Amino acid sequence: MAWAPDRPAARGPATGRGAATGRGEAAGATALEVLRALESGPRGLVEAEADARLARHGENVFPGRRPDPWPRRFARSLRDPFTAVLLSLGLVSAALAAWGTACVIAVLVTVSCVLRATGEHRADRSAAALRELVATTATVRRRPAEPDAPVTRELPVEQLVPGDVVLLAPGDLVPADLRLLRTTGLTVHEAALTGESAPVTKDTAGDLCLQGSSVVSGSATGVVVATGADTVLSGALPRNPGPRLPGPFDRSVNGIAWTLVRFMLLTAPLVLVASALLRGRGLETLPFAVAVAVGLTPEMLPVVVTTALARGAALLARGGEVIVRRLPALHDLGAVDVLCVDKTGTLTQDRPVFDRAVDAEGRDDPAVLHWAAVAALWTLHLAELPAPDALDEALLDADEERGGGADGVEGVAALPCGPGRRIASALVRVPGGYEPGSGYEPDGPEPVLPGNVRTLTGSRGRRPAATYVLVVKGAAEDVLERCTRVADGTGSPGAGRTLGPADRARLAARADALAESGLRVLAVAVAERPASAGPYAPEDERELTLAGFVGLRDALAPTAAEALTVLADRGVAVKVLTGDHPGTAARACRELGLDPGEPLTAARIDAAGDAELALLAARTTVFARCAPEHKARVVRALRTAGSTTGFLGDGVNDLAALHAADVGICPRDGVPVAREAADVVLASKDLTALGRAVVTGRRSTGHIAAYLRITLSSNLGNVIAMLTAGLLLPFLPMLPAQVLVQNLCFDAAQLSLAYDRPAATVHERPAVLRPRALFRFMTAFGLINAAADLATFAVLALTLRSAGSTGGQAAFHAGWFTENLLTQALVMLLLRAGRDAAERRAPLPVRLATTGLAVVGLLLPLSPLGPPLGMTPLPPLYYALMTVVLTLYGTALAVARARYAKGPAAQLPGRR
Ligand SMILES: Nc1ncnc2c1ncn2[C@@H]1O[C@H](COP(=O)(O)OP(=O)(O)OP(=O)(O)O)[C@@H](O)[C@H]1O
Repeated sequence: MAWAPDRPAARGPATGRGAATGRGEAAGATALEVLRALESGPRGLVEAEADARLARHGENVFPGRRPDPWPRRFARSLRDPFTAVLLSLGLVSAALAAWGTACVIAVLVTVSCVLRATGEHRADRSAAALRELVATTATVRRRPAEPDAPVTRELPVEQLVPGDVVLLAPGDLVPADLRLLRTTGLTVHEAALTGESAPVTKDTAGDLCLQGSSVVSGSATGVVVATGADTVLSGALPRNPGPRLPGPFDRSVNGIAWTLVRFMLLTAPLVLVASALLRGRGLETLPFAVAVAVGLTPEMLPVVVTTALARGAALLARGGEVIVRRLPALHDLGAVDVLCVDKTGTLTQDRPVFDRAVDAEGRDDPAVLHWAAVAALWTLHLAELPAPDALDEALLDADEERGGGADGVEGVAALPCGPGRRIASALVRVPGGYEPGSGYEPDGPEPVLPGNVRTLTGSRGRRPAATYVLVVKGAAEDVLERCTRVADGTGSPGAGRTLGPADRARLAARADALAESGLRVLAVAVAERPASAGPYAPEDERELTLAGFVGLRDALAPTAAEALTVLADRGVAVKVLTGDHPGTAARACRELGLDPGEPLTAARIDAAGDAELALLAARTTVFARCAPEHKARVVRALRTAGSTTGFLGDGVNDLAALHAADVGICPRDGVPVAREAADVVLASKDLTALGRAVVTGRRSTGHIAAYLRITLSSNLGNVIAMLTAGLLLPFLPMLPAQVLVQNLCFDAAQLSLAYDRPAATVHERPAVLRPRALFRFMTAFGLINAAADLATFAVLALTLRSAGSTGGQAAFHAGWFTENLLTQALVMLLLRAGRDAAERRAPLPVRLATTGLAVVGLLLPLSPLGPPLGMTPLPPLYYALMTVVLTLYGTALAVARARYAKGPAAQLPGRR
């Protein structure tokens, strides 16, 4: 990073901080050539010309961002593991000329692909609409008409065209490929393009700044040279898909899917071997073996997952509070058990108000505030920060109120704070010299001290020579380590003495005490510097004299305390990761009712290895003095320790942690690059909205878990029964067409589960789909279901024998079909979301769906569709005995369910 040397354009604001800073008028020859080639100029394009170029070049969107056409979507859904298995089973059936089974599978695959593609299309559309709500804008300079003065305004990035003049600031995403016209301390992050994680300096006009990079610090003006598909990043897209690390959602759902797929692939050979050994059958059993494997498939899983998540996200968006940018993140949000937040602007309002300024001895000293304000003013102007730092603003306001003012003091160079840099410096030129008789001679050995403030900033200096003063303010530790002297506080000019170890300890303790009283603390130091045109660098911030400290109060965010209570009630532990002083952070936590414990500072984080940090992080609440990489490391450590970790942050310094977290969350007014990195965007900084989003995430997970519980236990029961019947009976226990109708009816009915009411337990604990718990559940309830099926076989044997029926096959098929659909309806009602589902009345859609399922089960064999499907009506005795079986089955389900509910919550899939 280099100090920007003094430039005429940057000298403007002698009269106040609102004055224009004259960006962009200077441009190097190369830049000018580029501007000419693009038929543009430093004053920007004329609006009409920009519109014409937009029509010519098209919107500035990534080719990858365009939604896939429907056929491609359909083809993609064929790649789903369940569909792939079904398809291979279908091909095997077709090869063996088992056309019935092959047709059933073809219909199942088509229905599930159509449903999935439509569901995804709908979900994509709503996700795109949600993204639109947080659309990224770029700051452009354009002219309404040819003779008009340029106007700087925000424009959706899609509307940028080649030739547009764009202004960049910290936190901005570079919206298109730019040729830089001028820069001030610009560093950019190009990890998306080059994989290089360290920021790259771009301090030369004419440099290229590519779309996909983001501004870390400094500012710049550039002209757009390429947009949309023409950018370097777009060209690199196919080679650079940038896969995301699997999150909790991917791990859970993929884990479940692949276990089932393995199970299914094992089932078919198992059936073949069993029937060969037990009944001496050969390959003719294959269609049946395939049917058994198909019976296990939760083929609607992708549809249910997409519907449940998209519905949850739409509900949140409708409330206008939370925007979910990536659907699986909603599941992950419900699974979060640790939420890391930054302090400033999240728990506090980030509207600091000056409280006090003290000298090194702790006495009130307005001169310290004045120096801090001088540094703030010139950092604001020279660093060209479009959004002024809140601390600097507060210092200027306070100084103005107290009659301060920096008339006559001229800024020469400035180096602002940045991610990982906790000090800001300004080099100022004070016209005139020192008051005669002040006791201080500029040529003497003493540096400029705060006691000289009046002399330096007033207009009374009688000596013509200018004095250059470096003013540094920032985190107490960082400023103190750059100081060699301390003002002695007598106010006598030139006073100051060498800083000894005891002084350092005393001054650090003073800063700590101020911080622990709840103030944000900045140390202020000054030093005289020889007149030099630069270049200046951070290395020049040394051999300073400590002037004192300023303390600012930042009020707590109004809803923060309530939100922390809500999150704690929901089983989410909150941890604070801040760049601020540990004392200030701990005090804020205490005032919010959060026990800060022993804060962990960046130095301790650095000293700890990964394993140790995982242990430390799990038991620490406040992490202070964190640079961006510390925040990211803590988040990774928490994930290593087994927590599903969310991170809520709004600044450039939060970017790494947003990427590292399972779920990145950003308030809507966060910097664009943070918003773009976030999975979830909060429409306001109201943390209570997050509590509601967490519950919505858990509800969606609850719906998916309910589907899996119901479908898998029912399917497993059927598979066991089919196997048993297949080995005992001389005919197929169910015909392919019957398998198809039954599956379709059950699948359709289960879509209603997305409309189920949440269980009360949704509010209590993080919810995550846990394959192991799910398979335990599936085994227990699948066995109960199989018992009901086997009881039905007994009932059928009894009924058919007593009725003297000879058309055994069709009656058997009808009897099992009816029982299957009735037990499925029962399972849906009794194994719905939550532990106490049995006691709660199902909502209308679920009641309608289960009634429909039961009606089809009872009436289809009796209807004219019965015979073509291979079913005949059954004698009344069957229905009487079936009622007994169903009553016993329902009771067994309810009892087993209650036993599960009483056991540790960890046993229930979908709950932690
Ligand atoms: N304008 C400024 N001038 C001087 N020092 C500053 C300025 N802004 C911030 N600092 C110093 O840098 C430290 C870290 O700032 P940073 O922005 O990283 O975090 P923060 O705003 O304190 O906290 P959080 O991480 O919670 O947002 C501050 O505590 C302060 O000491």
